[in-house]
Order: sequence, then C-alpha cells, then structure tokens
Amino acid sequence: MSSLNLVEQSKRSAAFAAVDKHVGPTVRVLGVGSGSTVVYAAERLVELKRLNKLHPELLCVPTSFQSKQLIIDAGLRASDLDDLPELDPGSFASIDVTIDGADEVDAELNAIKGGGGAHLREKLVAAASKKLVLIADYRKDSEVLGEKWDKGVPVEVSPLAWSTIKRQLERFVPKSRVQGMTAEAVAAFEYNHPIAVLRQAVRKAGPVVTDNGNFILDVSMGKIYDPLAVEQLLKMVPGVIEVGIFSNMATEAWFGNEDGSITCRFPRSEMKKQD
Ligand SMILES: O=C[C@H](O)[C@H](O)[C@H](O)COP(=O)(O)O
Repeated sequence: MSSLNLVEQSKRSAAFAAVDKHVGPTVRVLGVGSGSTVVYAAERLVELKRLNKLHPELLCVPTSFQSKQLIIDAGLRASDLDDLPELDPGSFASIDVTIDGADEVDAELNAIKGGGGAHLREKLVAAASKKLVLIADYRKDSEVLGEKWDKGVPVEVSPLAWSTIKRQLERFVPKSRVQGMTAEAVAAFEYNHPIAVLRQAVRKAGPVVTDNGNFILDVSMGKIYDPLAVEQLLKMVPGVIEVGIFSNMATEAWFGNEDGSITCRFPRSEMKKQD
C-alpha cells in the first residue's frame, strides 16, 4: 500500500495521467509548472525518459526557480521562454503543451494560481503554449472560483508602492466606488469590500519576495462569478504586475478523486458546443 496520504495520492494520479496523455515522443517543447503537484509530473517525466518515450531533444520551459530545479533534477534540458522560436509559422505559440498545478479550477477551467507565488512566469509560459493542462487534487475542483480557495487571489505587485496598491485594490475595486463600472463587472464578485493582505514569509521576517523580486497581495473577494472581468479590473491598478486568475487559458484539467479515480474535464462551454 502506498505511503502517500489521500491528497498526495490524488495529486500524483492526476499528474501521471496528464503527463501520459500529453507528453510523448512528438512533444518538442514542454512548459513545466510550479508547486507540489507538478513534482509528481516531474517524477513521471523521469520514468518516461528512462523508457525512451520522450522526444530525444525535449526542451522544458520552467515557470519558477523550483520548476527549473525539477527539470534539472529530472535530467532534462531547461530552456528560456525567449530562446524559443515559433512552433508553426504565423503562430504565437512556442510551447507544445504546459502542465501546471492550480489552487482552484471552476466549471469553465478558469483557475486561481499563485498560491506558491509563481503565477507571473506561469502565465507567461501558459500564454506561449498551444495547450495548458491543469493537474490538481479533488479539493480544488469547483463550480465557481472562491468557493473552495479561501486565501484570496494572489496579485504580484511592485514593492515600490505596495501599500498604495493595497489601498487601491481595496478601495478601487469596491463596487460602489468604481465610476463607470459596467453592470457585468459589478456582478463579477461577491464581497463589497475586498481585503488585500501582504503575504508574509515563513522562517524569514518580512514579506514573501517572488522569483522576480516583487511582493504578493492576497486579495479576498468571495466568490468570483466573472473571472475575466475581475482579472481585468485588478490588472488595471498601476503597480499590479500579474494577477493569479487565469481566465480562458486552460484547455483541460485532470483531478485525482478521493476514491482513487481520475476525472478529466474540459471547459463546460466547449462541451456544450460539441453536443
Ligand atoms: O504559485 C504556485 C502555482 O500557481 C501552483 O501551481 C499552485 O499554487 C498549485 O500548487 P500545489 O500543486 O502545490 O497545490
């Protein structure tokens, strides 16, 4: 019997299934996400490499310091986002597929990411990928963002003015105070008064400093009914570098379930189109 607990086992099953489906000998460039679930994806890549089932010149694009170490420890080749050519002429994409974790995933596969502070590079890599495949355990499978993840939306901000940005995020966003806010945006999230908390480091006094030298504000706003509107709203605040809402980016999500089974989900609207 496995020594892993249920949650870890479900992360591992989801990661293995997603890697097996998406990373074969024809995949030349792979985006490697960050976090504890991606560790299992790296474990599977090591196994596939041993079995000669990977492209002989596979390039892996890291999304954080941690992710780069995973790639190196797996004996794979790390590459920079800027070193990659376009995959197909005229296409924006330079990465075949990216496999990444998530803090919460809704019915449309919009996601909250950045629980580990890596969302800036993760979003850059996701935006350069043909496919973004999310892997997660059952605790992160939601109908609406904010239903299960209660630590707020991670927002990477410039340390130059973090407290001003914090006040703006708390005051700018409140529905009643935003002039010209559309009815759709007013209905985009639950709380009237979001709260932004500067993320503190553990075993070091002071704030978390990201791989990019910035701070993180975790912005709690309850349930997020319109992720795209909220993402855009937060991003408008000067000094906000990246928002941990990934709207309309993921193409597929794999969840390990409590009973040991695995669920693969696609955006609900895509499923309806195929009906
Ligand atoms: O910043 C961290 C990343 O967005 C992670 O992918 C996300 O927090 C999920 O991490 P974990 O797999 O550890 O739950």
